[in-house]
Amino acid sequence: MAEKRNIFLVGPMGAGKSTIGRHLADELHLEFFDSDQEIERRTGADIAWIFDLEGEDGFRKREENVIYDLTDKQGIVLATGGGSVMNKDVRNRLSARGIVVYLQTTIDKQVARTQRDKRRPLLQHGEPETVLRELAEVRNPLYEEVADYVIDTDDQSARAVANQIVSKIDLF
Ligand SMILES: Nc1ncnc2c1ncn2[C@@H]1O[C@H](COP(=O)(O)OP(=O)(O)O)[C@@H](O)[C@H]1O
Ligand SMILES: O=C(O)C1=C[C@@H](OP(=O)(O)O)[C@@H](O)[C@H](O)C1
Ligand SMILES: [Mg+2]
Repeated sequence: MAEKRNIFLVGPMGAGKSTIGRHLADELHLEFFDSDQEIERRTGADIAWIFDLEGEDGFRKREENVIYDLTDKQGIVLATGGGSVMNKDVRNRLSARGIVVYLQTTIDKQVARTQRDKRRPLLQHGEPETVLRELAEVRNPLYEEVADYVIDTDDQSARAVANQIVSKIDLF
């Protein structure tokens, strides 16, 4: 029986990974997972609380464990958190276990799409635009390194992006 392929979404906060991932899973009749949601399900605590109590390092350890577990599955769409690619083992794991799609979007859109949602600890201190630019400097090369496909999400709806991914990727 041929292994059912996985699709992993990477990209910055506000690129649409969690939203587009769910649409994509529906379109392809695959199971959807979101690493943040899985961490919260397993811990019974929200991301902000984990950052507060265990620091970013504690969060990253949980994120790595969850991604390792979820990427053992077959036939899933996984929306990762924006910082997951900073871990080389995670990048290698994603590359080995599925198709990686980098959802690319401008800083302006990242700011606009995250400003109402206060659940991202890294954006609660300092100017979000400045923080997102600094993160992009470090992370964009890592998104590009791990990506099999790069999709721009600036000027199309989440559903339209999901449809574009379906039409573009070679799943089998
Ligand atoms: N292509 C898009 N166009 C407009 N808004 C979007 C798009 N993709 C996602 N959004 C909105 O942006 C916000 C952040 O999306 P989310 O999926 O949480 O991004 P991420 O998981 O990459 O941080 C949500 O309110 C979502 O509805
Ligand atoms: O970029 C980051 O370091 C983070 C992104 C978030 O996920 P989204 O990219 O889905 O917002 C979440 O994992 C946490 O707040 C840290
Ligand atoms: Mg998300």
